[in-house]
Amino acid sequence: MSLIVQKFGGTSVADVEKIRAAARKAIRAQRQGNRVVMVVSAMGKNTDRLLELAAEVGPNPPAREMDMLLSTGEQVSVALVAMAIHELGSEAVSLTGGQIGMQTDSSFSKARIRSINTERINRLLDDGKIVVAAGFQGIDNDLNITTLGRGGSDTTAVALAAVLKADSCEIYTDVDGVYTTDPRLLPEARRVDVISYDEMLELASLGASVMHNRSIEFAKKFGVPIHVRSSFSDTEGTMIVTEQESSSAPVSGAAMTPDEARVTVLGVPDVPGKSLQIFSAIAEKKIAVDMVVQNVGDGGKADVSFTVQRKELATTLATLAPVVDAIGAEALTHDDQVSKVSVVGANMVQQAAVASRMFRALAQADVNIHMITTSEIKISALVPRDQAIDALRAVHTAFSLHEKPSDAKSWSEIKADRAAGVEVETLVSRLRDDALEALTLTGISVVEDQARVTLFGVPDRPGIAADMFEKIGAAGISVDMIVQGYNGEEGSTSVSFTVDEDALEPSLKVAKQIAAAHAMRGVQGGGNIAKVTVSGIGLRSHTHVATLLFETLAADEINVQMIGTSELQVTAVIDSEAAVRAKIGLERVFAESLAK
Ligand SMILES: Nc1ncnc2c1ncn2[C@@H]1O[C@H](COP(=O)(O)OP(=O)(O)O)[C@@H](O)[C@H]1O
Ligand SMILES: N[C@@H](CC(=O)OP(=O)(O)O)C(=O)O
Repeated sequence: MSLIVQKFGGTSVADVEKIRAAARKAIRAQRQGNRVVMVVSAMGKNTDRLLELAAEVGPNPPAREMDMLLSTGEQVSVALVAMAIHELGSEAVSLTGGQIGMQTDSSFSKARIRSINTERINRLLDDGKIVVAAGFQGIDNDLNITTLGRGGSDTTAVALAAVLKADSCEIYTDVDGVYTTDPRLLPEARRVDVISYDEMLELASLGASVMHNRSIEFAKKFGVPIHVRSSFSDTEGTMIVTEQESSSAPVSGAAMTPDEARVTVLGVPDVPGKSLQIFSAIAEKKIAVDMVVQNVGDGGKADVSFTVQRKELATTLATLAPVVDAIGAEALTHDDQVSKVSVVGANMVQQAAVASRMFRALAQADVNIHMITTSEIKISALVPRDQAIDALRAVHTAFSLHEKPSDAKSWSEIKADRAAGVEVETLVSRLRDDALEALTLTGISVVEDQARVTLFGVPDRPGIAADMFEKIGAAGISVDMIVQGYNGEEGSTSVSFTVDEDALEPSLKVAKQIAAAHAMRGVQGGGNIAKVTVSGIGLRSHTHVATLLFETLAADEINVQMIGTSELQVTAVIDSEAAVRAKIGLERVFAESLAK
């Protein structure tokens, strides 16, 4: 008998009629011969209402009490769903996170799942019951109620599907699948038939709120296929699986996070270990840092910029104020009127000119780019908040995301290929016995013979990045990482990029032409650098990975020149002579997380 996990988000249980509709879907699946586990979120905007209520009581609610409060939303809806199932003539039992044995750590509001005890669920399923489990919540070792973070019911659902070895995991929501970007923001967005775990993982963490990013980590780790579909119709939705829809389209989705903040620590002494102090202080507060850019400074000083979610800005600034003094940095600045626009695509890495196409699209929309970071699978640009939608539309159009790629494959075609014997990455069953959300690394690699080029005093106005990377592309130079930071000087910024070492001379030549054409302050470049990359699952959501990387390199007196992060990889650019030492050091500190 097949086992199906069906998750219903808040919008799908917002009122009694919707609760009945959800109950009917579960009953129908059961009558078709399946064992059914439902995972249900709080009704409508109930979690937001609970948050508002807490804010009325006081500005600093204890984290434990906050989770106690927020977990009640799901408790209401699971009971109502179970009652609706009874009314419709079937049997159901509702269970809280504690009752399904959802054991987590004690990080209130961001708890990570350690284990799930499936015994009770299996017993109820054997008895012919529909199990209605509360999403988003668990209990720690001391039986305190914990929550998994906003949107966490998806993670409950996929984690349950993994441990129960479910045949399918259906995410019912108010859209009929995953789109090339949020269809509420851009009506021209296209629903995709299939999207890969890697792409969805990036999109989810870059703003595609249709899925909780940690749920995709689970799905990838345990090989759970996810079907995102509409609560309000029976049409097929989008499959999130290992495979991609197209093997040629450079970009498969775009996303925007409106509420970002940039933080810059100016004048950081450019010696190993200083950045570490900045990032470890923030990681201790479990604040996720994104778009990290360290500008190689003039005169032994560097500027370190990064972004955090706007709601984390106050804590970030308060945390950093003493650190800035302690490390002898000059000042701390921030900008909370910025948004992040990103493009994601698993095929990006094999294609030149993706970055310049994005920058040109933004320039044509007259959008100034404050910061740029790239990784093997995404490019992000920090833009003024009041232009964020225009920026998203510009990149969506530039990559023709509204049109189906000519080589797009449907889910049934992919399934047929699988049946024909295509090797698909399978789950690692030993992982089921580990702490479920533990960091899983797949490798630490070194790429040598790299070079870095930095342009200083780059005018901070629309079109400069596009012009630069088009000219570099036209010279036949293939660029790998790109970072553009903020250096605190009114009206100018710095841009660095890496190339293969044998492209250094031609790159410097073009960079000098560009610098002269735009009256930039100067160009600096050098070879003998290497990229050290840690790869795995959930590298950004496990905020300690970047810190540990910095820590290990600093302990070995290795200076980090550039850093690139994605959900799949954290890359540090360092001197070649230090590459072997760096790899050995990293293999040692990450030994436990490296998949055997
Ligand atoms: N790429 C995307 N594809 C589909 N929906 C998206 C995307 N990005 C953001 N969304 C938004 O996600 C919403 C569904 O997520 P959410 O509101 O959390 O639903 P639920 O209550 O079911 O968990 C959609 O209404 C849509 O506006
Ligand atoms: N109710 C929680 C958990 C959740 O996942 O909700 P939804 O499935 O409606 O996004 C929240 O609002 O964050």
